[in-house]
Amino acid sequence: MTTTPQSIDQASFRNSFVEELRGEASMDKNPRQVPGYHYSRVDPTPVPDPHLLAWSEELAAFLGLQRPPERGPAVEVLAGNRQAATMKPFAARYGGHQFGNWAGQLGDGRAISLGELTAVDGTTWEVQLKGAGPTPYSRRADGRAVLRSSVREFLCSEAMYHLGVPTTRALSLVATGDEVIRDMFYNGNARPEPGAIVARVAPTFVRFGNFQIFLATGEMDNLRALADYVIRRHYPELGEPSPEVYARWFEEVCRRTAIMIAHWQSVGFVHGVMNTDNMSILGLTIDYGPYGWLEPYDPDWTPNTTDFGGRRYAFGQQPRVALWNLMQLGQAILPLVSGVEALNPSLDVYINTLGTTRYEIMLGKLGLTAGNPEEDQALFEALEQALAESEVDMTVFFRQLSHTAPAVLAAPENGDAQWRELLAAAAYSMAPAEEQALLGWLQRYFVRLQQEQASPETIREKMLAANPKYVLRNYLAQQAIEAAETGDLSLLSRLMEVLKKPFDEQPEHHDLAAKRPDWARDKPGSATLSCSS
Ligand SMILES: Nc1ncnc2c1ncn2[C@@H]1O[C@H](COP(=O)(O)OP(=O)(O)OP(=O)(O)O)[C@@H](O)[C@H]1O
Ligand SMILES: [Mg+2]
Repeated sequence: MTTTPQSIDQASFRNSFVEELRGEASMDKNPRQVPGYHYSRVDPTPVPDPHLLAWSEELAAFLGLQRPPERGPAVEVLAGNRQAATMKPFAARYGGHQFGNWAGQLGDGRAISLGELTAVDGTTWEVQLKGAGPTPYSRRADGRAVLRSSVREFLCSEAMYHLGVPTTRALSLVATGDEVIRDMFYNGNARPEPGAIVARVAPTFVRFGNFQIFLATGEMDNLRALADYVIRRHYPELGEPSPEVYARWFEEVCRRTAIMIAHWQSVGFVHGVMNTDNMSILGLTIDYGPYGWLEPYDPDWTPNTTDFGGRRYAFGQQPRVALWNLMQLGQAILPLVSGVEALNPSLDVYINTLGTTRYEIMLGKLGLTAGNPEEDQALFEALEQALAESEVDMTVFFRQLSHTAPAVLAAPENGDAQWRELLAAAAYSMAPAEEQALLGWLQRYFVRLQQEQASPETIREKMLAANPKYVLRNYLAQQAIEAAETGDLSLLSRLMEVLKKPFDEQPEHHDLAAKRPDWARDKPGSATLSCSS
């Protein structure tokens, strides 16, 4: 099917969530509990001067959309000032566990879904504005988002997609022309910041918390209706809902979540707020808030200042937290199946899928084909330990290894010097004992690598395709934000372009692959982030 690209204000929207589930129709934006419903119909609140800052060309083409001019009807739609004729905007009702505690009703307090577009391949995609104004779920907050957090969400969703990590997408970034008051570090220094809205895109934005709220309030019919909606539309291969199908569906959610987490761990992505309301039922990365990218490899690292006490959501905790979150989802859907025995095996599916996916990804990163799994596993764990005990940049280490390892294979006589060069390039600092430990590991790895049949050149290609050169380094996102706040969008658009091909060398952009500079080590926004957004 070929279609001529359209302007989004002319596009035809479907509204399956609104039509198939129970919604509150009042359009009332006052904050309140909304028992008995899956969603509330609500219109975005207009903003004074919407103008386009960034546009995801390739996603737009897939959705059959035309790039809009900086101002005009399409951008008004993307800011919530105007609606296409077929839209039925809504905010979804969900609950969630925040930092391990049940928080009751949360819901889309600033996200408003506009409806679904049909992509050129016939699949349907929900379009949601984040920062579109108050909804019944806004509690005491304003329903808005600042430019700083919106730039981060826009850039990172697309960067993750191009890295091959399951994620929601971002179509547009629009400035509102309005100011939003935020106390960025919760220290009494509230100040006005420019407001912005990201249009996000995913098959659905349903989260674990959308199910949990119904267990909490005992709304069993709504629980079942939501499960049926998600299964029929998003897991049709499982067949018509039944107790057995609900159990198989849970298994599939566990499997997809495991794959997502394996990818996070392999690229050094730290989500920052893995509350159950930020876990997608499709296993997509959702809610780019106080996330960060590992620079020195450190399992205890999190950028989220709100989590500095417990480090619940630190890098190394993510696999365990996802399992805990899946257990909460299992609790929520327990009434739909015959008993816990129907769900428990799926938690093992999570653990096993995580293990096998991480194993496969790690083989690729090290240029290896499967060998003795136990020995390989021991080799991988030894690397993680040696990296954790030194101050080595994760991305640079693996990327550099993709060049160095095949080079040493081709000319083993220079091995030692080349390994040392690799470490010098990747390290922020290096004590002699740390260097010894890493050199020891590299020698052990090299013995394993020599068993491979492939040529050094083939191994190099394989490793370069598995180890990105470019990730959205924390300080780069911060620099793009600071420039954008002064009206300079050049770094933002440069990052967008470069992060589309994270595995390509792109020598002219080599500076964007540099290790974190010293000044960024402790800088707020680069090294630390709060939930204020
Ligand atoms: N400025 C705001 N106005 C209204 N509600 C908000 C605001 N910021 C956060 N919330 C709500 O607080 C809850 C937790 O926020 P969290 O930071 O996880 O999500 P978020 O960043 O708003 O959005 P999402 O999860 O949709 O990406 C959610 O219910 C969210 O809608
Ligand atoms: Mg959230």
